[in-house]
Order: sequence, then C-alpha cells, then structure tokens
Amino acid sequence: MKPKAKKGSKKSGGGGAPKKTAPGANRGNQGKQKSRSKKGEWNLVPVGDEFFSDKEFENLVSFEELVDYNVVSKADGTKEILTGGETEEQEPVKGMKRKAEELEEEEEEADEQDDIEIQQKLGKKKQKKKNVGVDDASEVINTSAGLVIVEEVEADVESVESNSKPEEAKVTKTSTKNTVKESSVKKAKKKNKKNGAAVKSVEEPEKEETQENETAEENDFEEQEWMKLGVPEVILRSLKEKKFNKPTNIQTLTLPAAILGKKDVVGAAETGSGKTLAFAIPIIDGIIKRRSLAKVNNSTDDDDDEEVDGLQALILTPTRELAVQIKNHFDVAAKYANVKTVVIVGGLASQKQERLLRGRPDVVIATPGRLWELVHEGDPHLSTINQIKYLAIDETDRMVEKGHFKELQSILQVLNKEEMHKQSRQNFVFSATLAFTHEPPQRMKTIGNRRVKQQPKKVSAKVKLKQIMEMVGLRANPKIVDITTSKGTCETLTEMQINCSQDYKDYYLYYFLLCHPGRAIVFCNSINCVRRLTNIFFFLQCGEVLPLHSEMHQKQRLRNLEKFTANEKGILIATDVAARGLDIQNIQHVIHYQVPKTAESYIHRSGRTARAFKGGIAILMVEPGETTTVKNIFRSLGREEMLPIFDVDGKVFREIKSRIEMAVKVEKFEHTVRKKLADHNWMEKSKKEMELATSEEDSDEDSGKAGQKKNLMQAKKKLENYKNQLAQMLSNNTFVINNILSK
Ligand SMILES: Nc1ncnc2c1ncn2[C@@H]1O[C@H](COP(=O)(O)OP(=O)(O)OP(=O)(O)O)[C@@H](O)[C@H]1O
Repeated sequence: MKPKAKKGSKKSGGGGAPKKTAPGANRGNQGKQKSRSKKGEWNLVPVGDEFFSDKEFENLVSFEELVDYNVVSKADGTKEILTGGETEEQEPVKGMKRKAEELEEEEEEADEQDDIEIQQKLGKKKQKKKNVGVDDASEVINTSAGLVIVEEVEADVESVESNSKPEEAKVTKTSTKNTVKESSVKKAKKKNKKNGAAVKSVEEPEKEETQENETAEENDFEEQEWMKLGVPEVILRSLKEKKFNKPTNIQTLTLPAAILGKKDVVGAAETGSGKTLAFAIPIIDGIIKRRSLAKVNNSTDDDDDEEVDGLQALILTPTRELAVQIKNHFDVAAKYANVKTVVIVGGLASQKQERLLRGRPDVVIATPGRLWELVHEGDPHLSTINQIKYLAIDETDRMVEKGHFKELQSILQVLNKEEMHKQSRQNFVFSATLAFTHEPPQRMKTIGNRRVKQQPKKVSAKVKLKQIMEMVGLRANPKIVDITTSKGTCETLTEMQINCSQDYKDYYLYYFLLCHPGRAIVFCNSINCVRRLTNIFFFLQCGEVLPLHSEMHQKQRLRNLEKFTANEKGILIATDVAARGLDIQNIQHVIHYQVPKTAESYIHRSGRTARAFKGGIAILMVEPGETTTVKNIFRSLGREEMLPIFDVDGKVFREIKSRIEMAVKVEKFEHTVRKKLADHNWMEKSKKEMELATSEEDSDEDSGKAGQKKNLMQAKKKLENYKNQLAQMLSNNTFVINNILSK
C-alpha cells in the first residue's frame, strides 16, 4: 500500500470504484501512465476522514493498493513489481505478494525508531534540566504600591523564563513529538525507562514506581528538609506515614514564610503541585501552637481559654467536592494533632451541618453560599467568624470572579470589618492560575471595522494579584510566590489534539478509551452532553461510566466520585464542576470532548491528570467550529505551536465505527421511547384525573390510547432489537480488537 502526496504526485492509476476515500481523494484515476508490461492496477483504498486530522498526512491525496501483479526478475537478481504505470524498487522477495499489513508494519517500525531517537534526546535534555535546581530562585520586585514583595522563582530554566519563547517552543515541540504516534504511547513506558526520559509513562505509572521504590521509601523520608521549613514533629509523623518524603517546590518556597515568618502567602503553582498542604500545614501548626500557648497562659489567666476554643480557621473553596477533599488533606496532616475540621457545603442537609458546628471545630472548610446562609442565621459557632486567625481561599481567581460568589464578598466584609481582627489574621491565597491574565477580547479592540484608538491593555499579573490581595484583605508584606510555567500546564503532562468533525468525536473517544484503558475524565461543556455521552458509553459497556454535573443531587455527586476513585478503570464524564482542584489518584487521561471556554479551564481540566510528579495525557478534541477558541486559548497561554496530533490506527478505527453508530442509535431511540412513555403515562394520569364521562368520548379515547400503546410497544421492541444488535457486535470481537484488549 502506498500513500500519495498532493504535490508533484502522479494521479492514481486504476479505476477503482469511488468508495469512500479521504475527502479530496477521488480526483479520478485517468492520469497519465508510463505503461510498461501492465499486469495489475493500483486501486484506491477507502480511508476515513480521520486521516485528514493528521498533520503528517496533510499532503495526502489517496491511499492505493496493488493486489494483482507479477514479480519479474531483473538482471541483477533483484525482483521488480510491475504495475500499471510505474516500477518500484523492492527488497528481494520470492515472487510472493507483499501484504499491505507488512508494509504498514515496516512504517510503524520506522516511526518507532524515530520515537526512540526523540526519547533519547529528551532523556538527555531532562538530565540537563535536573541539574538546575529550584535554588536559582531570584529576585524581588517591588510593586507600584511598594507594599508587596514579589519573588519570581526559576523552577525550570526552560519553562519559567517568560521571554524565552523560542526555547519554550522548542520544549513543546520536543516533548510532544515523542507522543505523536498514538501506537507508541504504550511503548513509551519501556522507552522512557530505558532512556530516563522526560515524559513519564502514562500507563499504570504508579505501579511501576511503587514496586521499584517500595523498599527504598522507608529510608527516603527527608526529615531535615521538612524540619528546615519549620514543620513540627507532630505533622512530620503523618507526612512520613503518607510517604510525602520531601516538600514540593511550592511547599519549600512558602512554608518558612508562613510557619516561621507568620506571613500572609500568595501562591501560584501548577496543578497537582501540593498547594493544599502549603496552607494546611501552617494552619495546623498555628492552631497547635496557639493551643499550647493558651495552656501555659491558662495556668495564670483563665480568660485566654476562650480564644483557642472558638473557630480558628476558615477555608473557602468554589466547589463542594473540593471542600470534602481539602478536609481529607487536613485530616491526614493533622492525624496526630487533634485539630477538628468540618465541611459546610450546599446540597447537604443544613441541620446536620449545624449539628457538626455544635462540636466546635477548629477549622471550617466551606463553599461560600451555605456558609453565608448559616452565618446569616446566627449559628453560634460561626458568630465569632470575624475573629478567625487563619483564612485560606483556594482557587482564589475563580472565587473572586465578577458575577460569582456574591456571598464571598459578604463573608469578606464581615471578616475585614474590624482592623484589629484583620491584622491578627494570617491569610493564604492560592491557585494554579492566580497570576494568569488575558489579552482583552478582540471585540474590545475594534468598533465595526475600525480599530479603537486607545487599545485596551492586558492587565498585568502584578495588577491582578494586587486587586485580589486587596479584595481578600491581606496584611502588608505578604510572601508572594509564582512558579507557574509560562505554558500553564505542568511539566509531566503530555498534551495532544484530535481534529475531527463533531460526529467523529464519539468515534475518537471510544477509540481512545478502548486503546488506553485507565482512569479517565471526559470533560464536556454542557450537562446535556454529559448525559448523552454517559448513556452511549454505558451502552458500549465501557466499564463504570459515571456522570458528574451540577444538576445531580449532591449525595449522588459525592457517591459517583467515590466510585470513580475506587475503580482503576472508571470513566468520569463531567462538566467543569470537576475541573478545579479535584485530586484523585492516578487519573491517567483527561479528554476535552469539547474545547473549554477559557485558558484557565484548559489548565485546570488538564491538571486532573499528571499530578504530584506523575505523568498523564490530555487530549483536546477540536471540531472545525472550535478552532477559534483553541487559537484564543493558546494565544493566552503564549504558545506559538498547536498541539501534536493524536494519531489513530486506521484498522481499529474502521472496526469500531459500526459499534458507535449502533450505540448512538440506541441512545437516540431510547430517548424517543422514554418520551413516548412519558406522554403515554401523562395521558393515562390526566384521563383518570379528569374522569371523562361520555361513552362516545370513551371509545374515541380508547382507540387513541390503544394506538398510542401499540406505538409505544413497537418502539420498545425496536429499541430491544437495536440493543441486541449492539450486544452482538460487542461480543464479537474481531482479531484486531481482541489484539488491543489483550495488551
Ligand atoms: N510533599 C509531597 N510529596 C508527595 N505528594 C504530595 C506532597 N504534597 C502533596 N502531595 C500530594 O500531591 C497531590 C496534589 O496535591 P494538591 O491537591 O494539594 O495539589 P494542588 O497544587 O492543590 O493542585 P490543583 O491546583 O489541581 O488544586 C495530592 O494527592 C497530595 O496528597
């Protein structure tokens, strides 16, 4: 089989039936032919649209296959395949037909070789990077207000320098090129190991790591590293137990200022970098210290007792799930510290939460809505909320967005009302996109076709941070650390793109999930899309497929997250409620089924994988109508190159198409049946209620009802039939699919 290129390529020979080939492929087969002993013909091979999403094939016009040919000997003893129009040099083979598959295999091997070379280069590159420590931390910039010390920390030579665009582009290219071939994703594990490569394995990464490191880990706990930061013994114990052997960068850079310096902290660091403990540890430490101080004082003065008995700390988060998770982080770190935490979020019974507050917890972790409700209702424990000693706002940039979280503003007003209390409170403001800023939208730069004279300027990171700090009410001289990379996402993440039509997204998604089993989150922009995909992938028997969106009951949301966390191959189909902060171990893949609306959302969604030093893949699915949004996102991220294209194995892709088509049909038809059923039930119910009287009307009704019932029965039968057909398809795994499943 041979691909044909657009430029300078000869038109394809043969008169193959115009089967479905790639768009633009059927340009006719009447091209000029250098006829010589014509024995066979090159025939068009049908290929799907998917080939045209592949950058590598951008010049491709068609694929052709020769199935009928003779091999004749040349004078030098080698063989020659004579075709209708050209002679191709082949390796000496014994007069047998070379199968298309063999040729494909060769191509794959060549690609693999390319990959190995890239991996080797990457391995070296990473080695070089490792030698550059975080300690190259630099310098201090004074903001215009002169209040704030901004420390810019060079976490990574290539990624942090904001002006190093060419270098940055080089990194993106190298790290992505090695993933261009989808077929090589699995092999990457072996290669990475061999080469010590930068891109970590994405298939079961933790298993390999834990097995190798298990024995070493006992002695790996770097107690001194933690102690240097001021972490007390009682927290060290739990960190050691958790095998948090050494602090992460953001922890190293913020903990001393927070624990020893008692400073307010503003922290921006990539997703999954351990920001939660960066504020949880100092808060726990502070509570313990205040308590022991109070004990000492207590022996002389009873009045001080009150101060440590009330609410000490408030943690605010944008989502309910995140609040629950932060509580878990606190509880882990405070295992031996006797610090009591509760979660106050909407969607759960407020009576239960009031009861929890009666237990006088030290720390309340809350979403602003429910918290404000309870403050407003005069909950006794929350009555001293204005005197809290610690305030942490996670995902702060999201929390202070205009139009969101009105209640947050109300809470902050209460907290900041009295200067004395404000000054005695330590604040923590964190997010992966805290310092992220946007170009003003194009529409603000033009009026009609005219360019606006005074072009609106991009708000600088410094200005944005200043606004946030003022809004939260930070004290003077906070510690500000921004170690986000200019590309936005974390270093261990591999990003790829799929370009296809809307209809093909289901095919690609199924293909990806089939070929790359593992815990995955699929992100959608709408609840309807979540529902539709959940049904389709349920019908396709893709393991445990769980929806998550804001119209679900809170209990169900939490239950689904629990199930997802417990299942290594679970698939969560979610809206952006799952985009921020969720920390679920070993999510291997994130798929943006629909392009997110903002760069922040892209960063946070992608950041559900590749967390805490691990690897992961994020796939961005783009249909033509979404390309402008993608361009805007990448412009905001300062990226000049598009993502590498995720390649597919055409053989597998063709085989799964019929399954998807049937599953989509089942999903649609089930929807119709459900609607018919609802109509029928409604008719039944209303008839009973109205108690229609006349017998004539009764008979009309009866015949209409009978017709409707028949209709419904037929539809149900048809649906059953479709389901059976799908089940049949799913049970008939072909050789190709079995081959994938066995890997
Ligand atoms: N020092 C450490 N060593 C190893 N793992 C750690 C360490 N600190 C935190 N972790 C783990 O890393 C994971 C990510 O941490 P965390 O959820 O705090 O990230 P984050 O920076 O808040 O991410 P996001 O921006 O997505 O919210 C968690 O599972 C956490 O338990």
